[in-house]
Amino acid sequence: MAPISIKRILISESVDSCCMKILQENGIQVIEKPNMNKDDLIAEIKDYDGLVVRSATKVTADVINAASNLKVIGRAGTGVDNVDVDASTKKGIIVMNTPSGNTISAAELTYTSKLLCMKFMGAEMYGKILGIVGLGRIGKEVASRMQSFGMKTIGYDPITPPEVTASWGVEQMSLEELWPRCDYITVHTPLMPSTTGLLNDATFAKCKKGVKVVNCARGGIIDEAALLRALESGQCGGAGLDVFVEEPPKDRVLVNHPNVITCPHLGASTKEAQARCGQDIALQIVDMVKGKCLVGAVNAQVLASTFSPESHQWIRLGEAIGAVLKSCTTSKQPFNQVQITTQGDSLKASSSYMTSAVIVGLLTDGSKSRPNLVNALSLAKESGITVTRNHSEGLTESACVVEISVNGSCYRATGSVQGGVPILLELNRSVFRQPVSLTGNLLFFKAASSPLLLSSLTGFLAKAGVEMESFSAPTTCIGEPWYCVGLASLLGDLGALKPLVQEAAMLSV
Ligand SMILES: NC(=O)c1ccc[n+]([C@@H]2O[C@H](COP(=O)([O-])OP(=O)(O)OC[C@H]3O[C@@H](n4cnc5c(N)ncnc54)[C@H](O)[C@@H]3O)[C@@H](O)[C@H]2O)c1
Ligand SMILES: O=C(O)[C@H](O)COP(=O)(O)O
Repeated sequence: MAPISIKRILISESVDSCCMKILQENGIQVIEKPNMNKDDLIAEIKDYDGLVVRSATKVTADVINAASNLKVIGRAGTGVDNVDVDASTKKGIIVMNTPSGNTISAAELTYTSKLLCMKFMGAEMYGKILGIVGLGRIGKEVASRMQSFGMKTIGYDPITPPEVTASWGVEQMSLEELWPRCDYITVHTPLMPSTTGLLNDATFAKCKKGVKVVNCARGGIIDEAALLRALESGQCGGAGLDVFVEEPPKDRVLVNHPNVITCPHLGASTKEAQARCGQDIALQIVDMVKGKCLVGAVNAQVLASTFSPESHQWIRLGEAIGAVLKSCTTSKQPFNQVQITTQGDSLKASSSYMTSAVIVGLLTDGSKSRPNLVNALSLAKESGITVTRNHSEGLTESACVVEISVNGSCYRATGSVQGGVPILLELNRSVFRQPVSLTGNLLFFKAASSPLLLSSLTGFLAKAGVEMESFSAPTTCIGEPWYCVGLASLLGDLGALKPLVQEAAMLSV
């Protein structure tokens, strides 16, 4: 990955002071401005390369679109539901979190809430059945703690395999089987369409009468209106809530309910959790800036395999091939299909970033959208471009072949990296005798082969006052041959070449 330059970071919430310290020690200027409203944040954000938040800052599409320099949003905590990750990805901004920093604190608050719920009913926990919906980091920690009180733990998670949860003493089953068996239910999922209202009128009705519920995950996983109805009818015997749909909740009816214990979203508010999250997010940003590794990214997974020095040259190659093909088809209609094929064992695991790199080269046009490896595929999709990629097994030479289709016509280029330099081996079926070094100012042109071509071109360039640095002719070709000339500077008027060539394109890479 090319180093990401982060000079200024805004911390918009109360994040442990170690975060600022670590960032500053690594040469990053940090400004703390807590309690900004949305308009303040929109006005402020344009001056920063990075933003560090907890859950209170709403990083909406408006904020992201106002952020002309932003490259990273660091969430010092777990949930990224306060960040518009799709809008960030489209803008090419990396979003990262620190998902394990506050796990223990959230688990401790969860079992405290359960213990307090017990008091309403004056019952023991020993021998009771706890249903855990969401068996990730926190769900697991809650299970082991509640087992120590003698509770039987059952659960449901669509991703964590039953054999894994069985090893932590949690028997998995469908939600339909789970609801009627539980004395207590605790939810530990992210908030997303499939988990919104998981506990609702219909599912409360399937539960044991008097079931007690805990939500220390996200407001809305337990439908608040349904919870109130269940509490009123006695179907739900008590609730422990750390989170609400609206925070702080303006509607106080649940907060004031005699059978509800509430906290104002305190699950991560311990000294230990804050120190871990603050340190983790700062170190993750520093490692990314230093080009060491990318940890905690919730988008931009493509970057994870771009930290080796070799990958940098291949990324440069992909971007350059994309730029060459784009230049050589500018006179035609916009392309709508791109196929990227990598070959050679060394590129086996690289087709994902090579694909994004080629798209960056194809889409870069100096406009505001600024393609990068993070947003390339979503920008291509938005532009109606179908991208396919594959890897050819069995070929030893590493290379990247790109084909683009424009109204049924196909343009293609093949490149590789030799001696650390990206090179073009072939363009539109013209295989170059001397591979073209993809650096500097390049003039590509298609012309009928003629013994006079080189001298005419030399004369033309001399007249234009532009020095020729290299000349690559094809050794074999199908159709009219393509040539490439390295130039000391770009030509002022490409149109003047018309008498000599059929098609021409110029670019700097
Ligand atoms: N109250 C707080 O202060 C606090 C602190 C930390 C985390 N949290 C929240 O707690 C939640 C859990 O955090 P985590 O670190 O354990 O996350 P995690 O990603 O480790 O675990 C979430 C689990 O939910 C599962 N899941 C997804 N969809 C599901 C569905 N439809 N039904 C059942 N399970 C489903 C996932 O497979 C995953 O195993 C998150 O919402 C997080 O934001 C709250
Ligand atoms: O998802 C989380 O990490 C928790 O909800 C904690 O949020 P906070 O950092 O705003 O306390």
